[in-house]
Amino acid sequence: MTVSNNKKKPIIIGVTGGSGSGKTTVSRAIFEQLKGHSLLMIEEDSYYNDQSNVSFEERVKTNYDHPNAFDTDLLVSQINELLNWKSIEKPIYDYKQHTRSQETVTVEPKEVIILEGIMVLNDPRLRDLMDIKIFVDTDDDIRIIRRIQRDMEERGRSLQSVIDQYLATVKPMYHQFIEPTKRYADIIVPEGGQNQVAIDLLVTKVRDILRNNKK
Ligand SMILES: Nc1ncnc2c1ncn2[C@@H]1O[C@H](COP(=O)(O)OP(=O)(O)O)[C@@H](O)[C@H]1O
Ligand SMILES: Nc1ccn([C@@H]2O[C@H](COP(=O)(O)O)[C@@H](O)[C@H]2O)c(=O)n1
Repeated sequence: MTVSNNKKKPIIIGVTGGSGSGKTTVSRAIFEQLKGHSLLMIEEDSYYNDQSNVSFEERVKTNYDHPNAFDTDLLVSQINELLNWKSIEKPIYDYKQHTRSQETVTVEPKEVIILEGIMVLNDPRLRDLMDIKIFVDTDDDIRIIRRIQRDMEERGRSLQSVIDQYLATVKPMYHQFIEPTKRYADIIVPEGGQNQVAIDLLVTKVRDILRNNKK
């Protein structure tokens, strides 16, 4: 497919899985191995709804594992802009404040776009834009252990708040909205970032598409 200015359509790789499954680790591994190509990584988390007009006490209660927590319309429209080789103003998300920052970051279009997040295979508009769809599959017990460590170290959470949130929303929403999207995946990667064979296969496939795009 070609786009308006005769350049080839950028390749979109969607990477999903539960929280703590290793989506970011897999995406970074693909990114590292493709260095030298023109690459870009977009985190769906940047598109959590702006809640600056909601009190902090209310923001804490938001269900962040429901599709409605995201501004998917904005994500779809910005991915389309990138596909048309236009730059975007990507939102910046603050997990400690549970809302977007006032600032945005300018992101230039690239040949390969890795789109990573818990709901990226949930919306058909996003799925339809993807060339490769990946589901990172990691057991619930491993994911909650990783999440406790990460949320306490990086996202300013207490152990009790991580456990409460996990039981109230993260786990049930995973089984309702995320795990079912496995059926849309081209590739299911068990154990995420340590699965070097899967990452090598994915990188080979992306190189293949890039080579064919140049013909
Ligand atoms: N295969 C793995 N083995 C051990 N730790 C891992 C593995 N993959 C990811 N991690 C760690 O688990 C945590 C969550 O991984 P991350 O890639 O951020 O998951 P996600 O983006 O799906 O939430 C990170 O601290 C990461 O370093
Ligand atoms: N204010 C917020 C926003 C999101 N979360 C949690 O983040 C998870 C998604 O990010 P991963 O990197 O883990 O995929 C999701 O499960 C939300 O519960 C949050 O806790 N607070």
